[in-house]
Amino acid sequence: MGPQAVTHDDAEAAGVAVEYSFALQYNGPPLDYAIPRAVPINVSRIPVAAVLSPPFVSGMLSLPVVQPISAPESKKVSADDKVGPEITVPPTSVIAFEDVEQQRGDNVLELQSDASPDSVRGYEVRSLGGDGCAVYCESGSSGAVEFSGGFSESNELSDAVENSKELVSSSVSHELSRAGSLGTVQYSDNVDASRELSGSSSTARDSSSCKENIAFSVLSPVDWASRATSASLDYPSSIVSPHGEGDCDGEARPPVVTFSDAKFDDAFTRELLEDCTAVSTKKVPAPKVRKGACYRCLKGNRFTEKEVCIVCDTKYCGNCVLRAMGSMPEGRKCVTCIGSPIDESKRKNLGKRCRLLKRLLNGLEVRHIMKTEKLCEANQLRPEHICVNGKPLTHDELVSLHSCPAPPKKLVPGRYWYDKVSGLWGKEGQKPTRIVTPYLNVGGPIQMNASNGTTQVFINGREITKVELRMLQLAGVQCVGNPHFWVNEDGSYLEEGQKNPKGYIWGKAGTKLVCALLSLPVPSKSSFSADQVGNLGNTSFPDYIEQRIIQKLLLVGYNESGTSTIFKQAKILFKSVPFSSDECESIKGKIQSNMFRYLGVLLEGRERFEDECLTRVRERDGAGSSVENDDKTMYSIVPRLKAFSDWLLKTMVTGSMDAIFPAASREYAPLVEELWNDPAIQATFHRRSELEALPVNAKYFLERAGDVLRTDYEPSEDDILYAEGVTFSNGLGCIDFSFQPERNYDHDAVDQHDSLLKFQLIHAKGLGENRKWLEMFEDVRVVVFCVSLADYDQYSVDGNNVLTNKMIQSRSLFESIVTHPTFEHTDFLLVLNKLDLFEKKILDTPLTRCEWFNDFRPIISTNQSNNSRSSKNESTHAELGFYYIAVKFKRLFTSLSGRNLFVAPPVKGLNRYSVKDALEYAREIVKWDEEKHSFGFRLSEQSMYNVDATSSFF
Ligand SMILES: Nc1nc2c(ncn2[C@@H]2O[C@H](COP(=O)(O)OP(=O)(O)OP(=O)(O)O)[C@@H](O)[C@H]2O)c(=O)[nH]1
Ligand SMILES: [Mg+2]
Repeated sequence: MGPQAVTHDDAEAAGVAVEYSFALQYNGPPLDYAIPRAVPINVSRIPVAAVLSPPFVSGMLSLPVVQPISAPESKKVSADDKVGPEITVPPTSVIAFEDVEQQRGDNVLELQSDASPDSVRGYEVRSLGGDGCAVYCESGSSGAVEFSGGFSESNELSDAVENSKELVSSSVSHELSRAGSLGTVQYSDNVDASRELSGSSSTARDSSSCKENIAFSVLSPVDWASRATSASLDYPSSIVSPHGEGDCDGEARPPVVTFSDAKFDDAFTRELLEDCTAVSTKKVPAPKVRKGACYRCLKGNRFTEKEVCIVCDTKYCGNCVLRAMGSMPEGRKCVTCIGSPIDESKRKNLGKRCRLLKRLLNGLEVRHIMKTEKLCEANQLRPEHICVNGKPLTHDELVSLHSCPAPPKKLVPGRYWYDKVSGLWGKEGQKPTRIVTPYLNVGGPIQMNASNGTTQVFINGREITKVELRMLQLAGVQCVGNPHFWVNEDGSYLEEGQKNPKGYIWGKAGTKLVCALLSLPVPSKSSFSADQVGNLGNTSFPDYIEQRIIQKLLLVGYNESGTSTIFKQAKILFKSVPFSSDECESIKGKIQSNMFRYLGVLLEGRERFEDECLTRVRERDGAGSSVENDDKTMYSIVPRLKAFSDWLLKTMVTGSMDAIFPAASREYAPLVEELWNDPAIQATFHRRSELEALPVNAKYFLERAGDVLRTDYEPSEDDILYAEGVTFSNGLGCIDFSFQPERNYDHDAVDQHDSLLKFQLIHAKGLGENRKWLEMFEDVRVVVFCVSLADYDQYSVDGNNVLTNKMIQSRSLFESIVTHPTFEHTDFLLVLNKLDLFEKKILDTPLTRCEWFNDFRPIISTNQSNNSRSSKNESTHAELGFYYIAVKFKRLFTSLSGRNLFVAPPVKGLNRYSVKDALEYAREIVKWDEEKHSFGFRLSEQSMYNVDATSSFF
């Protein structure tokens, strides 16, 4: 029997103050509803916020605080025809989305808070038409949350609200709490925290897919206990990270695969991408706004600096970008795009070019954002977008491809072929571009027509392209009879059916150069086979990276600017044996034939000067006077020498000089010597400024005519340097070198790195005329453009047969190379050469002689200008002239490319160390570029990296 029931009335009637109640057993009729029960609380399931590690509790950050959620006291939904439903939010600022979702059909939905503007900031969520939404919080606004947009169907409204909930949750990085089933958002004033709490945006987004719970996200009563909030120590911006050590599903996350500097360029790729992204990308198209305007505030024009979302291409101005992109846990993405794959055409810009952000945030923040943009998983290349031998890759295949010692460069989504035996790798339908590590287990078997070859010559089952066939022929491989070759990773080849290798493709010294010029890959030390990959641990690190960091420098310039001289200097500087005996022999021939050419110019000049003199004498002495016997002038030579001179000039005119050479040099050496020492020739040489075809260096050789024309003559390094017209490998020379640490220099890590950095200087003559050759140099790191300072008063016939200033012709060549698509992203180094000649001529010949320099007005101190020619005066003029010309080129470069031109210290090509300085400057450019990318951002204009070498030369 249960306790007796005592009613409240009874107790009151008895005059007892009721402080308690009794439960009595119910004896009435059976009830048709369930009686409420008190359920015992399971202590282990009470939600608690996870404890954050000390650095975050140290007061440097304002941490989100979960506020108790009180039920709404009042809720008003007005269905105004024009304005739409309105929900009044009580001072506690709780918005129950569930209720909002029930409202249908109206265009504008407004959530208003009665809270005072001081205590609560508002959030505005605007649909900009279509699906594009922008989210931002208005500091000090009335606390309204406004949804507006054209919802034509009833479902769209609820979708929009759902969407907006997500937006609010992801953008409002403030104190924010969502109670799952209630969909309650509570917020309070903490605008500054929006950037600090970067993790919250990712958290909110991930909460839907991963059911990840932090204290503020959707909690399901069952699974909340098993989840823990984790804090990312990386950076203040990512205090709360949705991921723990592993995946939110409990699985370990696969390693992040990063490919940088990628290009997105061919139709195959586009097609593939479209296929691939159609399913996986939930890319929101950018809303339509006035051209150039910010997509959020709709203000500004095309000159307004903006930051672009790497997913949907939406552009935001400086006032809106932080609000629209929130804390940027995946880099520059609108909050709605977080988690979405990037627009592939933007891959090459990942972690780069963030000028606006650099103005708005501090260096550390920018660096972090750029780093995550580059490395975060959502922005990585997807394996299924890479198709190798017709088969999309799996994640593991992509990882093994990426982590092999010689991975493909600049990998972008697309279709590729891979010859697993030789390691040759290329884009489907194209010639090979790289030799990657062979025997990697990636993709399907190679197809016969993988590279679209039409040569009927096969390598490892693939019909090779014409350019490969040409390379094989130049390498001495017999290709008659449609052979099928089996080529191994080391380049050894054998014909199918044979047992022994017939030779090594890359065995010949010249083959690698041929490959470089034909843009075909050559094996590098790092092309280990897959078996060797496992042994990488035993390989010393420097050895492994050595080949990877070979940097190509392309040396070009207008005729006689000094490129050959610089190239030769580089050989002398960096090669233990600068010139092979073959090269020396051919240079010797060149020097000797040059000698006859110089002499020819002098003899021609002598005749001219002699005629001029005789004419003057005849004019002076009258027409009838006879000068038969004493028609001698200072330019006259004895008959024996005259006979030789006539023969030489005739031979040169008929172009048969080469035919009688080198016998001529032996035979006529004494005569040449005699001629040079003859007073008439010396008098002619005195007027060398009138002999255009006579190079400055002629004297150097003519003075030593006796030695140079000897049969056993061996050119010295200086002779080779001064020699004109010396080219290597038919005008295309190439040397590999590295900058060795200076003697007595402390070998720290940086120096070791310097000496490991390998360079290849490519000297290409005649590139100006042959633009299509430029495409071969797409992997060049720096274009070294050489200009002769002394050209400003020189003229030569241009391509249109017009006599044109050589500096102007140099400028035209510069323009055409700078604007060539191959060098769109390549750094340029301007080398202003022939400073010695420039110093000498600038006092006598004003720079304004060249029309491009007509505004050159140097300000020289009166002291100096009054002085006659002093070397100091010369160098001051030259210094000003040098700066002026450098700035002219810099401005031109910037106007053509929008980038910054590097200018090397002024160069005297015949001075070895001045050339070394210029090449070292090229090395610095490469190093800065590497550092910039490894930091993941471009350094600011004011940074030390922008210091121009032009500031400290003289
Ligand atoms: N005085 C002086 N002469 C130089 C300098 N640099 C090069 N020369 C000379 O200028 C001439 C042309 O130099 P090259 O190095 O052959 O010029 P290039 O650019 O190779 O010219 P091409 O191959 O003819 O297009 C040669 O006689 C060089 O010795 C320099 O700094 N000072
Ligand atoms: Mg040359």
